[in-house]
Amino acid sequence: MPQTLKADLCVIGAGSGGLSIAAGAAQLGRKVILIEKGEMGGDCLNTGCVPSKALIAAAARAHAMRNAGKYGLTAIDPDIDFAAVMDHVHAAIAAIEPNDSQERFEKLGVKVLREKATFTGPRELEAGEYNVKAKHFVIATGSRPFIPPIEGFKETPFFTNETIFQNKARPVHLIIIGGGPIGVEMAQAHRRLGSETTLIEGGTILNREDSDLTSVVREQLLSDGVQLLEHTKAARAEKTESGIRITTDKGTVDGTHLLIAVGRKPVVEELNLGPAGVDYDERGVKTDARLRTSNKRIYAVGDVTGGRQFTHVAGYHASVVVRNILFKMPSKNRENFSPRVTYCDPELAQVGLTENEAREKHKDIRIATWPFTDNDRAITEKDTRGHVKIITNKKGLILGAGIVGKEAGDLLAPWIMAVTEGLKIRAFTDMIAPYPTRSEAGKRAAGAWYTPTLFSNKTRSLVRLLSTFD
Ligand SMILES: Cc1cc2nc3c(=O)[nH]c(=O)nc-3n(C[C@H](O)[C@H](O)[C@H](O)COP(=O)(O)OP(=O)(O)OC[C@H]3O[C@@H](n4cnc5c(N)ncnc54)[C@H](O)[C@@H]3O)c2cc1C
Ligand SMILES: NC(=O)c1ccc[n+]([C@@H]2O[C@H](COP(=O)([O-])OP(=O)(O)OC[C@H]3O[C@@H](n4cnc5c(N)ncnc54)[C@H](O)[C@@H]3O)[C@@H](O)[C@H]2O)c1
Repeated sequence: MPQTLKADLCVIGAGSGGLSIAAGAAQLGRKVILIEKGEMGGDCLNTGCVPSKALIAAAARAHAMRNAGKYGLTAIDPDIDFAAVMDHVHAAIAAIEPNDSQERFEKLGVKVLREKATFTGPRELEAGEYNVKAKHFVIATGSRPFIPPIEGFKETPFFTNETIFQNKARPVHLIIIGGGPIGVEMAQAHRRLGSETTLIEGGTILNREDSDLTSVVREQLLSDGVQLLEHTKAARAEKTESGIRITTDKGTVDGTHLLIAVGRKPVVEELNLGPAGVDYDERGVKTDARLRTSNKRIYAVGDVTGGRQFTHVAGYHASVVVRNILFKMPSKNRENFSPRVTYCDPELAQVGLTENEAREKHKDIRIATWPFTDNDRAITEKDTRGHVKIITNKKGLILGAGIVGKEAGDLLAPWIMAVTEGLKIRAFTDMIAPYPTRSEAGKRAAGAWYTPTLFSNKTRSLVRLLSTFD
């Protein structure tokens, strides 16, 4: 006989989205049940952001050692103990883990069930031996790698993000299918850690981004020695005596290992959403602007909604849901203001509209850029790759910003604020940026926006007129 548990809020999935909601609601005194069938922390902690960024950190050190010569230091090709690198990756996970742990959530007063949740009705579900009834539910079950129906995949061994961070032996030649953020980050990291790497991409790498930004990344990948096959579609996979063979529309590629990174699919199958009255399709659970599903007592957040698939978006969704359910404030999802960063080197960061998107949506836009070749900090660091690019309407309202360059993700912060708060470019010309920092490039881009008007004939005439008062 199942035991019945009652709660104000039942959250399914203890990843970035679910954890944020559970923590918030419990600290606000609500009775919360959190159900997780796998690891606490979800994709980001265990198989996504954290391990990938830790691997990238090790790869960056190897790259710096090989390229130390330009600073007058002895360049060395480091010995790479791949298993030790993976130990470092798992140490990073272990260091962050307590924050997402069952113990921490129980201390906050959350009842944590390590079970698979399956709806049995519009207001109840089953989780192991429990029958859970709640006033509200939140589906935060995330996404998993999409495996395309390519001939031979079933018989060919391959990694996905769920398995690659368990790999302790350096791949001799890693073939990666998919040139999105996962493919690009992993291709560069593995290459710098000593693997041969071939990246196969059906279109162009990082195709959501403007081409002037991605071309800087492409140049670095090629210089790292990543074999980049763009406009090339993987059509067949097979296991050979020496490893893996991928047949594309342009020929064959032989390697020893394979990583598939061609996008994600929502985790919905096991939820039994039919009896719950929750609509979904292959993109994910359908939600309205307040993140309510077709059953108004059930919300959905994070990757499972099929929107922007980032940890910070899942966290942001959580705040929207907390406002709606707990504060009864009709709060809308504005995830189109959310930034994204690909943590390759150089990083590529974007917020708001790209130039391509802005040209589609607005009649008259203006673009202002500033290159890191003209930034003193970048020059002192001998790393002048990339530029800052600001997209505005004709009145100077900031519609978007893209940065490619060292630490672009961190440099994006003021531009995220600008897009979110609806600031005009003027705000950045008034700002005093510390010297010498890369943030000056943003201010200089803002200054460049005014250059055509500042040095126009009209302004020159005005200055000439004013000089008569000298
Ligand atoms: C390799 C990689 C690198 C990434 N890097 C970044 C990055 O640098 N920055 C960034 O912002 N984003 C990054 N992401 C994306 C980020 O990991 C996701 O957007 C984020 O984890 C989504 O959080 P979520 O809460 O929606 O889902 P998840 O974190 O996937 O959590 C969902 C949880 O629900 C559980 N679950 C599913 N079904 C059930 C069920 N029926 N019952 C109980 N539990 C269930 C799952 O076990 C899982 O733990 C990366 C992703 C990958 C794959
Ligand atoms: N830094 C970050 O924030 C970060 C890092 C990794 C992942 N993520 C998240 O995870 C999501 C998934 O990333 P992803 O890289 O798996 O997917 P993606 O959808 O971003 O990119 C997949 C790529 O695979 C290509 N592709 C598909 N089928 C192909 C085929 N048969 N042959 C060759 N190429 C093919 C597509 O053209 C596409 O460019 C991202 O969209 C992002 O939201 C974020």
